[in-house]
Amino acid sequence: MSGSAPVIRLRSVGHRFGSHEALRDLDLTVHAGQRLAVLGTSGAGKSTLLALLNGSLEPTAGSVEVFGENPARLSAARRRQLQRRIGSVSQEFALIEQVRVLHNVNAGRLARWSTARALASMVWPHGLGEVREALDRVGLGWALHERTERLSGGERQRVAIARLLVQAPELVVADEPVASLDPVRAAGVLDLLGTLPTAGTLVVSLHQPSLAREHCTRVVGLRQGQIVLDRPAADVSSAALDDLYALA
Ligand SMILES: Nc1ncnc2c1ncn2[C@@H]1O[C@H](COP(=O)(O)OP(=O)(O)OP(=O)(O)O)[C@@H](O)[C@H]1O
Repeated sequence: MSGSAPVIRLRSVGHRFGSHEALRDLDLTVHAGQRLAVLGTSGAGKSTLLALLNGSLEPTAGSVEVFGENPARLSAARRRQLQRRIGSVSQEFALIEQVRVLHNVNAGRLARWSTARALASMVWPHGLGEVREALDRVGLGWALHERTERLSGGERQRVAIARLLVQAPELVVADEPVASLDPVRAAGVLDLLGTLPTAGTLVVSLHQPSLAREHCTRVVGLRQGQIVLDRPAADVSSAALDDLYALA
């Protein structure tokens, strides 16, 4: 696997918010098929790292390459093409609250559709079978015609996962995708993310090391914006985790 071209390559990456250095001197290579968990205390830089990977943020130092391309050097059109290959789940889920669930799930396909087809779909939804199947897989088959604003936080989180299933990306970048879920549903969602048929590669930030060990192949630990742990998930010891989460 390490012989294949990496899906992600970060070289000496840093990110500053004004005078605050959120990430420093990160080198990271992720190959197709890896399921990488990013762990670390609150404020360690996990969301910042994931935002660099899905192209919503540019590094202030070093270079980020995803599928061999540096998003910061691409035209807007090429960057959109690259972003279609990446499925993102954010902490806020990025759903449209006032529409029915099926439209939010169908939005996973918008990048593949013409504007006319996307607009027509708001009135006459296309591909309902695929949307229904995705909702079934996250346990929300009953919610197809519900208004999104009526769902609970955990249900919304699963709608965002269903949208990802419909998008069928090659790389999934998920920022705390199970934060509002009960333990059984959290495990189910991580199973789904790890086995998306098209997406060999997953980068997921988590607050529960046990989920990382169970559902991921590799664990990267961030502390004050630097990588202090990078090991196969099966080899991450409790002592290493205690170190990672120790109060500074
Ligand atoms: N837009 C911003 N402006 C200024 N500082 C920011 C901004 N976003 C993040 N930071 C700071 O950068 C650091 C890293 O933040 P980040 O959100 O990446 O951490 P995190 O590990 O994801 O935390 P959490 O687990 O609480 O979500 C923190 O100190 C945070 O306060």
